Amino acid sequence: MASTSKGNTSPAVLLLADGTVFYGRSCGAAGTATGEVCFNTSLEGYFEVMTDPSYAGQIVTMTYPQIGNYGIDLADVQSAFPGDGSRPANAPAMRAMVVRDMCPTPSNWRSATSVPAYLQKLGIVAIEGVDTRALVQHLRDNGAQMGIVSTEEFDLDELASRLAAAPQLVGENLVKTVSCPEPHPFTTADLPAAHDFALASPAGEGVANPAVHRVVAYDCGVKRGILEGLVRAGCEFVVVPWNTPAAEVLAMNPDGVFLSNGPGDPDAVPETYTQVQQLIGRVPVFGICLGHQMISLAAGAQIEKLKFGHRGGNQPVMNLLTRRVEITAQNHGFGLVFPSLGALVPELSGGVAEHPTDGDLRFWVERGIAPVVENERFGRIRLTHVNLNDGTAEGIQLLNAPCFSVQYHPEASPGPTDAHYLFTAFARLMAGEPDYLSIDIAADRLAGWNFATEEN
Ligand SMILES: NC(=O)CC[C@H](N)C(=O)O
Repeated sequence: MASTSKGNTSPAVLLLADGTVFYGRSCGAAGTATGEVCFNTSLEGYFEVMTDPSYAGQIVTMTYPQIGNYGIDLADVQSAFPGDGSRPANAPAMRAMVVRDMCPTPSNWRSATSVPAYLQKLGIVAIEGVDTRALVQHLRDNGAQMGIVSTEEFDLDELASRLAAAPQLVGENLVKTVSCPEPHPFTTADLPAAHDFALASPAGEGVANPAVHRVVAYDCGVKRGILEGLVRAGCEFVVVPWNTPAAEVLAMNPDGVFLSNGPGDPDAVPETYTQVQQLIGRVPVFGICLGHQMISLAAGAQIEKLKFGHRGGNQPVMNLLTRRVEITAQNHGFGLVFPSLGALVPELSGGVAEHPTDGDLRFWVERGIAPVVENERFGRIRLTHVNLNDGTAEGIQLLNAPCFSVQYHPEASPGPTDAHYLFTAFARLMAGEPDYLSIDIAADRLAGWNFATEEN
């Protein structure tokens, strides 16, 4: 085992379900953890990744080789979890972390603690010294799979049997483990201190526009960055638990409903998407990531498990309405099977009557068409966004109801800010503007929706 200048020689092991094994050193809490092994390619923002509740049930591998060098500022935390008996407020939901090289001695004026100290305090297992390039190539070639990380058990047969007995990610409802237990507000008062996020806004106050839209947000594990982005776009929230009945939400008479991101298999949370079925058409609805999957499932569509998912900060997406390419932050392992939404409407799909058979939606990108299908439940639905790396569906818009959704993360947190215009789009949808989604990104920025941090 390689020695380390950090003086930490406590061993750790990562075993994958297919028997592949990686040895390294412990760089978090002592213990053993199981979960789906996934990887994130962001070059920065490891703390936001660690605290994104959508990683519940997963072991997160960071491909960027050095993690922890700028420490942790708790103002960057992404979990909005209020805390309960099992987990403290805002704690990470990921099961474990895998890195090449962990820095125990951060240097940054914002930093309050180091990543290893934080992980130890919260009881999260982590392993460093792993050849993360080899691990990621293995996952890329063989697909996502379960794994087990341990700092205390090194018998591979024993680890394999514990892994075999662990709950699988597919089929498990992880949303209920990260959603808030009670409704609570989220307003401008909940924004982080101005020194952390110097904002330019049309209000010119450096904070946010005044709240003009009252929104109910389904919390399936919502990221703070999303709530903050929407507050800055003029929303104030009542955040409600994942399984709140639609009737209760409608009784609050909101201007819009937001469906959050969240962990795990979307098919395992019918309690949420059956409520969404009753909301669409009655109130403007916007969904992000799991929220997009909830709208898709509410429409009766099929969701597929991607081979290894999209997690990182440089995923190119085309908005088919504007033909602008956005570089986006993503974190998902499941995706909408677009043809399962319904048959194409040829007169609104460039005369094309059959879905492309290879499943590659770059077919529409190449033709400059945003195709429309006829959905049995909600009427016409348009494909608005396509991932240019693999041609998967990443945004839809209902044409007979005020509702749209994207599979990726406009709040970034971490990542590029190209897709921030989608927060403006939701505000425009609630204001009744028909072309709410056809926003010129550059013009939107010039109008003042610049969420850049001081560092930019
Ligand atoms: N970030 C998310 O909301 C993730 C959605 C879902 N759990 C997936 O992996 O696809």
